[in-house]
Amino acid sequence: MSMITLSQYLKAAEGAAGHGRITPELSTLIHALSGVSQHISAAVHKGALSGVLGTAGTENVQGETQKNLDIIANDMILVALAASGVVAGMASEELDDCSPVPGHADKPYLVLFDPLDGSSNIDVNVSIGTIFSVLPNPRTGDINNHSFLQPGTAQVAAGYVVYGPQTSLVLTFGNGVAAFTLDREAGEYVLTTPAMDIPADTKEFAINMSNQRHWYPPVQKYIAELLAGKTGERGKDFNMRWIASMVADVHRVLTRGGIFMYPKDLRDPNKPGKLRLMYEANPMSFLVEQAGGKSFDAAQRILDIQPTELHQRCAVMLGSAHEVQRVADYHL
Ligand SMILES: O=P(O)(O)OC[C@H]1O[C@](O)(COP(=O)(O)O)[C@@H](O)[C@@H]1O
Ligand SMILES: [Mg+2]
Ligand SMILES: [Mg+2]
Repeated sequence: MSMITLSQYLKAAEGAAGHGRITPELSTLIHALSGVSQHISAAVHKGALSGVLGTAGTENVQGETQKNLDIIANDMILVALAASGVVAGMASEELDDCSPVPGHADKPYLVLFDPLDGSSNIDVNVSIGTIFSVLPNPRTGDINNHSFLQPGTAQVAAGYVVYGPQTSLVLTFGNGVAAFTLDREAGEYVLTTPAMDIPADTKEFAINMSNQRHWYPPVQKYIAELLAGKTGERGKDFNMRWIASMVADVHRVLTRGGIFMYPKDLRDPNKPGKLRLMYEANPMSFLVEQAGGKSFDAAQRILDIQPTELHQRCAVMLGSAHEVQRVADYHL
Protein backbone atom coordinates (compact mmCIF):
# COMPACT_ATOMS: atom_id res chain seq x y z
CA MET A 1 0.00 0.00 0.00
CA SER A 2 1.50 3.34 -1.00
CA MET A 3 1.28 5.85 1.83
CA ILE A 4 0.05 9.39 1.28
CA THR A 5 1.14 11.79 3.99
CA LEU A 6 -0.83 14.87 4.98
CA SER A 7 1.88 17.03 3.34
CA GLN A 8 1.51 15.15 0.06
CA TYR A 9 -2.27 15.36 0.29
CA LEU A 10 -2.16 19.12 0.84
CA LYS A 11 0.34 19.58 -2.05
CA ALA A 12 -2.01 17.67 -4.34
CA ALA A 13 -4.96 19.81 -3.18
CA GLU A 14 -2.96 22.98 -3.91
CA GLY A 15 -2.38 21.72 -7.45
CA ALA A 16 -5.90 20.35 -8.00
CA ALA A 17 -8.25 21.77 -10.61
CA GLY A 18 -11.64 23.30 -9.80
CA HIS A 19 -13.57 22.63 -6.60
CA GLY A 20 -10.90 20.52 -4.86
CA ARG A 21 -8.24 23.24 -5.06
CA ILE A 22 -6.95 24.93 -1.91
CA THR A 23 -4.70 27.97 -1.58
CA PRO A 24 -1.08 27.60 -0.43
CA GLU A 25 -2.05 29.77 2.59
CA LEU A 26 -4.78 27.31 3.61
CA SER A 27 -2.29 24.49 3.24
CA THR A 28 0.11 26.39 5.55
CA LEU A 29 -2.68 26.82 8.10
CA ILE A 30 -3.52 23.10 8.12
CA HIS A 31 0.19 22.31 8.48
CA ALA A 32 0.30 24.56 11.55
CA LEU A 33 -2.74 22.81 13.07
CA SER A 34 -1.28 19.41 12.26
CA GLY A 35 1.99 20.33 13.99
CA VAL A 36 0.41 21.66 17.17
CA SER A 37 -2.04 18.75 17.37
CA GLN A 38 0.94 16.37 17.44
CA HIS A 39 2.30 18.22 20.46
CA ILE A 40 -1.10 18.07 22.18
CA SER A 41 -1.34 14.38 21.29
CA ALA A 42 2.08 13.73 22.83
CA ALA A 43 1.04 15.50 26.05
CA VAL A 44 -2.27 13.60 26.19
CA HIS A 45 -0.44 10.32 25.54
CA LYS A 46 1.86 10.90 28.51
CA GLY A 47 -1.07 11.89 30.73
CA ALA A 48 -0.11 12.20 34.38
CA LEU A 49 3.56 11.90 33.37
CA SER A 50 3.35 15.19 31.44
CA GLY A 51 1.61 17.12 34.22
CA VAL A 52 -1.35 18.12 32.01
CA LEU A 53 -4.15 16.47 34.01
CA GLY A 54 -6.25 18.11 36.69
CA THR A 55 -8.29 21.27 37.10
CA ALA A 56 -6.94 24.78 36.63
CA GLY A 57 -9.28 26.36 39.20
CA THR A 58 -10.53 28.99 36.73
CA GLU A 59 -13.73 29.37 34.69
CA ASN A 60 -14.16 30.16 31.00
CA VAL A 61 -16.67 32.63 29.52
CA GLN A 62 -19.44 30.02 29.72
CA GLY A 63 -18.88 29.55 33.45
CA GLU A 64 -17.35 26.10 32.99
CA THR A 65 -14.43 24.99 35.13
CA GLN A 66 -11.27 24.90 33.04
CA LYS A 67 -9.01 21.87 33.08
CA ASN A 68 -5.26 22.34 32.85
CA LEU A 69 -5.29 20.74 29.41
CA ASP A 70 -8.02 23.16 28.19
CA ILE A 71 -5.67 26.05 28.88
CA ILE A 72 -2.47 24.36 27.70
CA ALA A 73 -4.02 23.27 24.38
CA ASN A 74 -5.59 26.70 23.90
CA ASP A 75 -2.26 28.49 24.38
CA MET A 76 -0.42 26.08 22.10
CA ILE A 77 -2.92 26.57 19.26
CA LEU A 78 -2.92 30.37 19.64
CA VAL A 79 0.87 30.47 19.34
CA ALA A 80 1.05 28.03 16.41
CA LEU A 81 -1.64 29.76 14.35
CA ALA A 82 -0.27 33.25 15.02
CA ALA A 83 3.14 32.02 13.85
CA SER A 84 1.67 30.51 10.67
CA GLY A 85 1.57 33.97 9.07
CA VAL A 86 -1.76 33.33 7.31
CA VAL A 87 -4.22 33.92 10.17
CA ALA A 88 -5.70 37.35 10.94
CA GLY A 89 -7.48 36.35 14.14
CA MET A 90 -8.68 33.49 16.30
CA ALA A 91 -11.61 32.75 18.57
CA SER A 92 -11.75 29.94 21.08
CA GLU A 93 -14.07 28.34 23.61
CA GLU A 94 -11.56 29.37 26.25
CA LEU A 95 -11.35 33.09 25.34
CA ASP A 96 -14.05 35.66 26.17
CA ASP A 97 -13.34 37.64 22.99
CA CYS A 98 -11.48 36.98 19.79
CA SER A 99 -7.71 37.25 19.61
CA PRO A 100 -6.56 39.33 16.60
CA VAL A 101 -3.01 38.58 15.43
CA PRO A 102 -1.16 41.91 15.74
CA GLY A 103 -0.17 43.36 12.37
CA HIS A 104 -1.96 40.56 10.47
CA ALA A 105 -5.42 42.09 9.94
CA ASP A 106 -5.05 41.61 6.17
CA LYS A 107 -4.18 37.88 6.31
CA PRO A 108 -6.69 35.61 4.57
CA TYR A 109 -8.14 33.44 7.37
CA LEU A 110 -9.93 33.46 10.70
CA VAL A 111 -9.92 30.31 12.83
CA LEU A 112 -12.35 29.27 15.56
CA PHE A 113 -11.56 26.30 17.75
CA ASP A 114 -12.50 24.18 20.71
CA PRO A 115 -8.96 23.42 21.88
CA LEU A 116 -9.97 20.48 24.05
CA ASP A 117 -13.35 18.89 23.54
CA GLY A 118 -14.64 16.40 26.08
CA SER A 119 -13.00 17.99 29.12
CA SER A 120 -14.84 15.68 31.50
CA ASN A 121 -12.94 12.76 29.94
CA ILE A 122 -9.38 14.10 30.24
CA ASP A 123 -8.64 12.73 33.69
CA VAL A 124 -10.31 9.36 33.12
CA ASN A 125 -8.30 8.35 30.03
CA VAL A 126 -11.18 8.48 27.55
CA SER A 127 -10.99 9.97 24.03
CA ILE A 128 -10.89 13.76 23.72
CA GLY A 129 -10.18 16.08 20.81
CA THR A 130 -9.61 19.45 19.16
CA ILE A 131 -12.23 20.93 16.78
CA PHE A 132 -11.54 23.76 14.30
CA SER A 133 -13.39 25.90 11.77
CA VAL A 134 -11.68 28.11 9.16
CA LEU A 135 -13.48 31.18 7.81
CA PRO A 136 -12.40 33.74 5.23
CA ASN A 137 -11.26 37.08 6.64
CA PRO A 138 -13.97 39.53 5.52
CA ARG A 139 -11.23 42.21 5.44
CA THR A 140 -13.43 44.98 6.79
CA GLY A 141 -10.63 46.62 8.79
CA ASP A 142 -9.58 45.59 12.28
CA ILE A 143 -10.48 42.09 13.44
CA ASN A 144 -13.17 42.01 16.13
CA ASN A 145 -15.81 39.54 17.32
CA HIS A 146 -18.11 40.68 14.53
CA SER A 147 -15.61 39.53 11.85
CA PHE A 148 -16.31 35.93 12.92
CA LEU A 149 -20.12 36.08 12.75
CA GLN A 150 -20.44 34.23 9.44
CA PRO A 151 -22.75 31.28 8.82
CA GLY A 152 -21.31 27.76 8.63
CA THR A 153 -21.77 27.77 4.86
CA ALA A 154 -18.89 30.29 4.69
CA GLN A 155 -16.36 27.83 6.13
CA VAL A 156 -13.45 27.08 3.78
CA ALA A 157 -12.19 24.20 5.90
CA ALA A 158 -13.13 22.37 9.08
CA GLY A 159 -11.91 19.39 10.98
CA TYR A 160 -10.99 17.78 14.24
CA VAL A 161 -8.29 15.73 15.84
CA VAL A 162 -9.37 12.90 18.12
CA TYR A 163 -6.85 11.81 20.75
CA GLY A 164 -7.99 8.24 21.28
CA PRO A 165 -6.39 4.82 21.00
CA GLN A 166 -5.09 6.35 17.76
CA THR A 167 -4.71 10.06 17.05
CA SER A 168 -6.75 10.84 13.92
CA LEU A 169 -7.11 14.05 11.93
CA VAL A 170 -10.34 14.39 9.97
CA LEU A 171 -10.55 17.18 7.44
CA THR A 172 -12.79 18.78 4.84
CA PHE A 173 -12.26 21.60 2.37
CA GLY A 174 -15.81 21.24 1.03
CA ASN A 175 -14.87 18.45 -1.33
CA GLY A 176 -15.48 15.30 0.75
CA VAL A 177 -13.93 14.22 4.04
CA ALA A 178 -10.52 12.59 4.48
CA ALA A 179 -9.19 10.91 7.63
CA PHE A 180 -5.52 10.65 8.57
CA THR A 181 -3.86 8.59 11.29
CA LEU A 182 -0.86 9.92 13.19
CA ASP A 183 2.31 7.89 12.72
CA ARG A 184 3.97 8.90 15.97
CA GLU A 185 7.42 7.55 15.06
CA ALA A 186 7.45 9.28 11.67
CA GLY A 187 5.94 12.45 13.15
CA GLU A 188 3.33 12.81 10.41
CA TYR A 189 -0.27 12.08 9.57
CA VAL A 190 -0.95 9.43 6.94
CA LEU A 191 -4.11 9.24 4.83
CA THR A 192 -6.08 6.21 5.99
CA THR A 193 -9.65 6.92 4.77
CA PRO A 194 -9.74 9.06 1.60
CA ALA A 195 -13.54 9.51 1.53
CA MET A 196 -15.59 9.09 4.70
CA ASP A 197 -19.15 8.15 3.93
CA ILE A 198 -22.01 8.06 6.47
CA PRO A 199 -24.63 5.41 5.65
CA ALA A 200 -28.14 6.90 5.37
CA ASP A 201 -29.59 4.26 7.72
CA THR A 202 -28.36 3.21 11.13
CA LYS A 203 -29.21 1.21 14.25
CA GLU A 204 -27.16 3.34 16.64
CA PHE A 205 -28.00 6.56 18.46
CA ALA A 206 -26.14 8.86 20.85
CA ILE A 207 -27.88 11.12 23.36
CA ASN A 208 -27.41 11.89 27.04
CA MET A 209 -30.40 9.92 28.38
CA SER A 210 -30.11 11.50 31.83
CA ASN A 211 -31.74 14.63 30.34
CA GLN A 212 -34.79 12.73 29.10
CA ARG A 213 -37.31 14.37 31.44
CA HIS A 214 -36.31 17.82 30.11
CA TRP A 215 -36.69 17.12 26.37
CA TYR A 216 -39.35 18.68 24.13
CA PRO A 217 -42.08 16.36 22.71
CA PRO A 218 -40.49 15.76 19.24
CA VAL A 219 -37.30 14.37 20.82
CA GLN A 220 -39.34 12.36 23.38
CA LYS A 221 -41.34 10.80 20.55
CA TYR A 222 -38.29 9.98 18.43
CA ILE A 223 -36.23 8.40 21.21
CA ALA A 224 -39.25 6.45 22.52
CA GLU A 225 -39.58 4.92 19.05
CA LEU A 226 -35.94 3.84 19.06
CA LEU A 227 -36.19 2.38 22.56
CA ALA A 228 -39.30 0.38 21.58
CA GLY A 229 -37.06 -1.68 19.28
CA LYS A 230 -38.23 -4.63 17.18
CA THR A 231 -41.75 -4.74 18.52
CA GLY A 232 -42.27 -0.97 18.16
CA GLU A 233 -43.16 0.99 15.04
CA ARG A 234 -39.57 1.06 13.78
CA GLY A 235 -39.48 -2.74 13.71
CA LYS A 236 -35.80 -2.97 14.63
CA ASP A 237 -33.58 -2.76 17.70
CA PHE A 238 -31.33 0.26 18.18
CA ASN A 239 -28.16 0.34 20.24
CA MET A 240 -26.93 3.37 22.20
CA ARG A 241 -23.46 4.92 22.70
CA TRP A 242 -22.54 8.11 24.60
CA ILE A 243 -18.87 8.93 25.06
CA ALA A 244 -19.52 12.53 26.22
CA SER A 245 -16.79 13.88 23.97
CA MET A 246 -18.56 15.28 20.91
CA VAL A 247 -15.43 14.75 18.89
CA ALA A 248 -15.34 11.02 19.69
CA ASP A 249 -19.09 10.54 19.27
CA VAL A 250 -19.05 12.30 15.89
CA HIS A 251 -15.97 10.34 14.84
CA ARG A 252 -17.95 7.14 15.42
CA VAL A 253 -20.84 8.52 13.36
CA LEU A 254 -18.48 9.45 10.50
CA THR A 255 -16.83 6.03 10.69
CA ARG A 256 -19.84 3.69 10.85
CA GLY A 257 -22.99 5.82 10.86
CA GLY A 258 -25.41 6.73 13.63
CA ILE A 259 -27.33 9.73 14.90
CA PHE A 260 -25.85 12.10 17.49
CA MET A 261 -28.16 14.47 19.36
CA TYR A 262 -27.74 17.21 21.91
CA PRO A 263 -31.20 18.80 21.84
CA LYS A 264 -32.25 22.01 23.50
CA ASP A 265 -34.55 21.32 26.42
CA LEU A 266 -36.99 22.87 28.86
CA ARG A 267 -34.51 23.76 31.60
CA ASP A 268 -33.31 27.22 30.58
CA PRO A 269 -34.94 29.11 27.70
CA ASN A 270 -31.82 31.29 27.41
CA LYS A 271 -29.67 28.22 26.79
CA PRO A 272 -30.68 26.72 23.45
CA GLY A 273 -28.77 23.48 23.80
CA LYS A 274 -25.34 22.81 25.26
CA LEU A 275 -23.03 22.75 22.27
CA ARG A 276 -21.49 25.87 20.76
CA LEU A 277 -22.42 26.81 17.20
CA MET A 278 -19.22 28.40 15.93
CA TYR A 279 -16.56 25.91 17.04
CA GLU A 280 -18.50 22.71 17.70
CA ALA A 281 -21.72 22.49 15.68
CA ASN A 282 -20.59 24.30 12.50
CA PRO A 283 -17.35 22.43 11.83
CA MET A 284 -18.95 19.07 12.69
CA SER A 285 -21.96 19.87 10.49
CA PHE A 286 -19.69 20.76 7.57
CA LEU A 287 -17.87 17.42 7.95
CA VAL A 288 -21.09 15.43 8.33
CA GLU A 289 -22.71 16.99 5.26
CA GLN A 290 -19.54 16.45 3.24
CA ALA A 291 -19.68 12.77 4.22
CA GLY A 292 -23.27 12.47 2.98
CA GLY A 293 -25.05 12.97 6.32
CA LYS A 294 -27.39 15.69 7.60
CA SER A 295 -27.22 18.20 10.41
CA PHE A 296 -30.08 20.23 11.89
CA ASP A 297 -30.63 22.22 15.08
CA ALA A 298 -34.34 21.47 15.42
CA ALA A 299 -35.72 21.73 11.90
CA GLN A 300 -33.18 24.18 10.45
CA ARG A 301 -29.93 23.28 8.73
CA ILE A 302 -27.17 24.24 11.19
CA LEU A 303 -24.87 25.59 8.46
CA ASP A 304 -27.53 28.18 7.50
CA ILE A 305 -27.77 29.74 10.99
CA GLN A 306 -26.68 33.39 10.98
CA PRO A 307 -24.65 33.73 14.19
CA THR A 308 -25.16 36.73 16.44
CA GLU A 309 -22.63 35.88 19.17
CA LEU A 310 -19.23 34.20 19.24
CA HIS A 311 -20.20 31.74 21.96
CA GLN A 312 -23.83 31.11 21.05
CA ARG A 313 -25.24 27.65 21.60
CA CYS A 314 -27.53 25.58 19.44
CA ALA A 315 -29.29 22.25 19.45
CA VAL A 316 -27.56 19.56 17.40
CA MET A 317 -28.95 16.51 15.60
CA LEU A 318 -26.51 15.07 13.06
CA GLY A 319 -25.47 11.93 11.27
CA SER A 320 -27.21 9.30 9.13
CA ALA A 321 -29.45 11.18 6.71
CA HIS A 322 -32.69 9.21 7.06
CA GLU A 323 -32.67 9.31 10.88
CA VAL A 324 -31.82 13.03 11.09
CA GLN A 325 -34.54 13.80 8.55
CA ARG A 326 -37.07 11.75 10.54
CA VAL A 327 -36.49 13.57 13.82
CA ALA A 328 -36.33 16.92 12.00
CA ASP A 329 -39.75 16.17 10.49
CA TYR A 330 -41.14 15.64 14.01
CA HIS A 331 -40.18 19.27 14.74
CA LEU A 332 -42.17 20.72 11.82
O1 LIG B 1 -21.78 15.94 30.06
P1 LIG B 1 -22.77 15.85 28.95
O2 LIG B 1 -24.03 16.61 29.19
O3 LIG B 1 -23.02 14.44 28.48
O4 LIG B 1 -22.11 16.64 27.71
C1 LIG B 1 -21.20 16.09 26.86
C2 LIG B 1 -20.92 17.11 25.80
O5 LIG B 1 -20.21 18.20 26.38
C3 LIG B 1 -19.02 18.45 25.69
O6 LIG B 1 -18.00 17.83 26.41
C4 LIG B 1 -18.70 19.91 25.61
O7 LIG B 1 -17.39 20.16 25.16
P2 LIG B 1 -16.20 20.80 26.08
O8 LIG B 1 -15.51 19.72 26.83
O9 LIG B 1 -15.33 21.40 25.01
O10 LIG B 1 -16.84 21.85 26.96
C5 LIG B 1 -19.20 17.74 24.34
O11 LIG B 1 -18.00 17.30 23.82
C6 LIG B 1 -20.08 16.56 24.70
O12 LIG B 1 -20.88 16.11 23.65
MG1 LIG C 1 -16.42 20.97 23.26
MG1 LIG D 1 -13.52 22.42 25.08
